[in-house]
This record gives sequence, structure tokens and C-alpha cells, in this order.
Amino acid sequence: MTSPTLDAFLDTHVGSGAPLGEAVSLTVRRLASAAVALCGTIEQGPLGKAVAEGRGHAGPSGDVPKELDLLADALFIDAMRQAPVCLYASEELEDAVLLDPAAPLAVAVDPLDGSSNIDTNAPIGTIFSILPKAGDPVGERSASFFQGGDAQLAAGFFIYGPQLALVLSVGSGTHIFVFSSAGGVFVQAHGGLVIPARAQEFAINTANYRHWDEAVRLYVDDCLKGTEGPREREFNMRWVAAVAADAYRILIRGGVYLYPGDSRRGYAEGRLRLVYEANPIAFLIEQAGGAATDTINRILDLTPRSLHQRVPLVFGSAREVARIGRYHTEPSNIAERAPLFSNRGLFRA
Ligand SMILES: O=P(O)(O)OC[C@H]1O[C@](O)(COP(=O)(O)O)[C@@H](O)[C@@H]1O
Ligand SMILES: [Mg+2]
Ligand SMILES: [Mg+2]
Repeated sequence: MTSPTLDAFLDTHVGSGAPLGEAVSLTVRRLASAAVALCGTIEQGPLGKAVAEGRGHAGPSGDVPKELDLLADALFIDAMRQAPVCLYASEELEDAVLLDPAAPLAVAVDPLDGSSNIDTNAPIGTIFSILPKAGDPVGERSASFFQGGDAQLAAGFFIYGPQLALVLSVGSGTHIFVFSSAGGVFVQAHGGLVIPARAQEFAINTANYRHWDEAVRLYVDDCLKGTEGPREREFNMRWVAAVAADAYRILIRGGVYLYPGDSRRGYAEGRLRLVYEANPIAFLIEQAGGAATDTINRILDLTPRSLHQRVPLVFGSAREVARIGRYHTEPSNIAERAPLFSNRGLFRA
């Protein structure tokens, strides 16, 4: 039996039966065409210094965008102009943009995720969140983006890696589609992903170790101690510096990703943005049986207050995410964790 294409999947999963189903599936198709165009730009040859270089001053979310960030943003906003989308928000734009007041959807995008990987030819991505529009789109454009993550109708990300791939959820599981350049279509590679509950790998930028709070440091210490420590087993570590690529790996083989808040200036709430990074990734991870928190609280329960607000982010294998939560909520247990771990198994893996 041949694997379904993205089009066939959308027809069966988000047809006219689902709320705003047709609008959602047309929007996902437009996003997919823009991703294929961006991939074409990336693989056409040397990117040229300008495209991979910073534009000099910080964008709305505090990062200095690269030309490719802006090029990607232009591609995706154009694609959303040809979709039933009322409002478009992006990492690269200060405010939400009103596209069509009569249209039903609001789309938030991280046009280029993993920007620091552009000039090193490492994986990069595009992350998106599709919401029903809310409030008065003309008078208060951002209101649609201040809904909790559970209001998402669909979410996903594209990976521009060895393969162009789409990770997608329309609220009934998380699925992966790989682009077949021969057929010119996305074909389902993995349907109904289930993240292993037990993690063997953790992903965190350990260069920030001294800036972390005690709970995070002790969690990582315990993993690094392997069989000689309270975890009594070995852990591996990975860090792609593109959350979409780390999420892809975790969806395939489990593990956990952490970008906590830390003591560096501007990093009290970590690095990831709630509206167009943490919310869509949390939606995908939960639809695959995993969990996503701000170290303690469920990401999808949070109410965004600003378009570019940051949030500490922990996601992946459900049991591991819960464990990291206990390192934060039961610090007293942390102090005496060695005896606890050895015989009572409260924190057993
Ligand atoms: O450079 P660091 O501190 O390792 O942070 C890497 C993290 O920052 C990000 O690149 C932020 O995303 P953008 O590239 O879209 O700004 C994440 O994808 C990634 O996980
Ligand atoms: Mg990003
Ligand atoms: Mg980005």
C-alpha cells in the first residue's frame, strides 16, 4: 500500500467535517508550497554572504535577523495572502499584520528556526501555529494570538535538512511527511507518532551551565553521572541549535529538550517564544503522547501576553518532563536525593 500524500491526508483528516477544516487544509497546503520554494532558494547554490549575514540591528524578538530570516518571512506572508488567513504574526514582525478581515484564521510563524545554523549548513526549520481568529482583528490585531495553545487548530514545522520534511498535527495525532522531489509532493513517512515515555537522550546548551538554577544543574548532573549516579543508567546528549530539528529527533526516538530560564541578561524566561515556537511544538509533542512545560506548568495552559514573549521550555518523553518538574517543585527532595534514589524509587527512572 502506497503512503498517502499530504493532500490525501488533509482531505481525509481535515475535510469539511472538522471546524474550519477546509480553511485549515488550504492554509497548510499554502505553507507547504512556500516551504518548497524556500528549500529551492536554500539549495540553489552558495547562499552568498549577505543572505547568511545578520542585518545589524535586533528584530522584535531580540535576535539580529539574517537576510534569510527576512526572505523566508516574505515567502510565508505572501503564501498566507493566498490563504483564508485574517492575521499573520511572525518572529520578524513587530505586530500582527491584517491580511483579510473577513477570513477565519490567524497564523503565527517562525519563518526560519535555527538561524545560527544558516552559514554552517546545519539543519534549519520553519515553525507555524494555526488558530481561529478571535476578538476584533482590525481593532486589536494581536488578540487572536493571545489564546492558549489548546485553541490551535493545527501546528507544525518544516525541516530543511538532508530531506525536506513536514511534521504536522491537525488535532488527531502527529505525522511526518517527507518531500519527494521526484513526485513534487509530500508523502507520509510516519503516521500517528508515539514518543517513547523513557528518555535516553537530553538536549540542552551546556555552555550556559553556570547560569542555570540548581534544579536544572542537578538534573543534568544526574544524567551525566549515568550508571554511577541516581539515574543508574547512561544518557546521551544532543544539541542541534534548532528546536525544530531537536523536536524531530525526539518525536522519532524520544528524549528531552530543555531551554530553561537562566541568569544571563534577557534570558530570565529562556530563549524560545511562546506564540510561534513553544505553543506549536507543545501541540505536536502532546499529540504524540509526550509532554511540554515551562519546567513546571503545561505550555498549552499558558495565556500569551505579548507576541514575542519568551518562555522556559522543556518537552519530550512524558516521564522525563515530569521528572524535571519534580526537580523544580520538590527541591527539598533534591537535597537528599541520593538516599531517596537508591532504595525508595520515588525518582526511579
Ligand atoms: O544558540 P543557543 O543558545 O544554543 O540557542 C539555540 C536555540 O535558539 C533557537 O535557534 C531560536 O530560534 P531562532 O533561530 O528562530 O531564533 C532555537 O531553535 C534553538 O533551539
Ligand atoms: Mg526559532
Ligand atoms: Mg527564527
